[in-house]
Amino acid sequence: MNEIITARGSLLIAGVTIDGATVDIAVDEKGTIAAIGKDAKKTIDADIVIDGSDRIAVPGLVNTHTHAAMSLLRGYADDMILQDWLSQKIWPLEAHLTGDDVYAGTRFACLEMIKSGTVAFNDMYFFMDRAAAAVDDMGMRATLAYGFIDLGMEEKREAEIKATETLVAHVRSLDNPRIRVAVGPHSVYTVSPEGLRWCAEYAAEQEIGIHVHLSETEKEVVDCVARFGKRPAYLLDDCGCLTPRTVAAHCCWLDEAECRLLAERGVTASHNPASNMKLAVNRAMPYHWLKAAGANVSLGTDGCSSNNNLDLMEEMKFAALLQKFAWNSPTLLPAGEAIEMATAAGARALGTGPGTLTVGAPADIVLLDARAVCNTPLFHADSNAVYACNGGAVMTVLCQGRVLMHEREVPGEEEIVREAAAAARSLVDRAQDSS
Ligand SMILES: O=c1[nH]cnc2c1ncn2[C@@H]1O[C@H](CO)[C@@H](O)[C@H]1O
Ligand SMILES: [Zn+2]
Repeated sequence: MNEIITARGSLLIAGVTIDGATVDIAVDEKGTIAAIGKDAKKTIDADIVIDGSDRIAVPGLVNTHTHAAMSLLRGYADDMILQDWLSQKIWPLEAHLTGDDVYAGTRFACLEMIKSGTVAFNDMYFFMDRAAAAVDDMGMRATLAYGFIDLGMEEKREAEIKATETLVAHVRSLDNPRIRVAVGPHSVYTVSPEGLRWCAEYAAEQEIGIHVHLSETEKEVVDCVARFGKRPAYLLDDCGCLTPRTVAAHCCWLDEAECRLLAERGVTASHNPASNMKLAVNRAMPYHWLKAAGANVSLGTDGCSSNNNLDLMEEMKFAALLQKFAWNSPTLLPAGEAIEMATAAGARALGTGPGTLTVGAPADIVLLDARAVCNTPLFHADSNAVYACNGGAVMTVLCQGRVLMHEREVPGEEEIVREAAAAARSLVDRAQDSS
């Protein structure tokens, strides 16, 4: 194994390119960026030196909406509409999930995210104590939410409340600054207003985030108006779920007033363009309205069975292209903004730092291959990163100053892949046996 991966201590990335300039980046032993510039090497006596020549440094990417362990369901059910996909394929299979599956699937998802430059993610799923163990093992950052679904049933609500409280207590007991917890009311169509209200109150009391799906399909909006007499964002707001600690995934069918409401409440809207196109939700997030209103807009992949990968580099391209196409505007969401969505906006949403390469920021750093085909010629690094490259251009990944991948080597990769394949096989077998 490359010794840079196993070494611990202060670190220097020597002669790396940032915004076209060649600089050194010094990282102290706490994992904070101590200096950037030509003289940065003088500020520390580095234990580890990474050669930054032929490398472009960018901030670590932040995936603000996923269901990581769904990596086990990659390719299990494709080419369906959302409601059928969930109710006929995904939920019946998820009924057989075990904690061991979620551990294997989340570790596998972390591997894929690291290999494509992601250092932090916002997750909503089940058996999240096991997801926490996987995140800890892999050295990433994550905000973990138990997917709260009560389907309007009081008994189920009590169970979901218990599961949420148990996870919050568990994550607090880990006392790991890289791992945070949030409350995860799944959506307005799977959680009753009583459930949503409990989630909002509990999140406020615990001072933790809220992770929710919002306005993914037109049906969600139409049904919500029919049942509750208001559109989904207003229902969430009435229940107290729209806060500066809230990440709302999708936001495809928001109207202009709802966009303003999200901005006023300080909500982050997570764009998930690949999932939206694959499930044909038939409307792109109105990014221009959210942006005009001043909302924080971040980027996510959604789960691996509606994407079907966790490559946020690739997702930047989907975002930039989908917005242009859907709103008939070639100037909408330029490359620089797509990178902001995938870095600073995500970091703001999850509270993991500024999401920039600046002194005092956590050393969440990605090194891209400047000699890769996709980076040649190198007129505009942002343009290449968004439009030409994908996660394959990521060579080295640091999270809080710790090297999670170097020269594309991640410790334990083969075993992680083998275990995920076995877990996926066994899950599907168990589901078939019972049907
Ligand atoms: O695009 C989506 N829309 C709605 N639900 C989804 C989507 N992707 C995954 N899940 C479902 O959300 C729950 C998370 O706890 C899981 O049941 C997962 O299958
Ligand atoms: Zn989702």
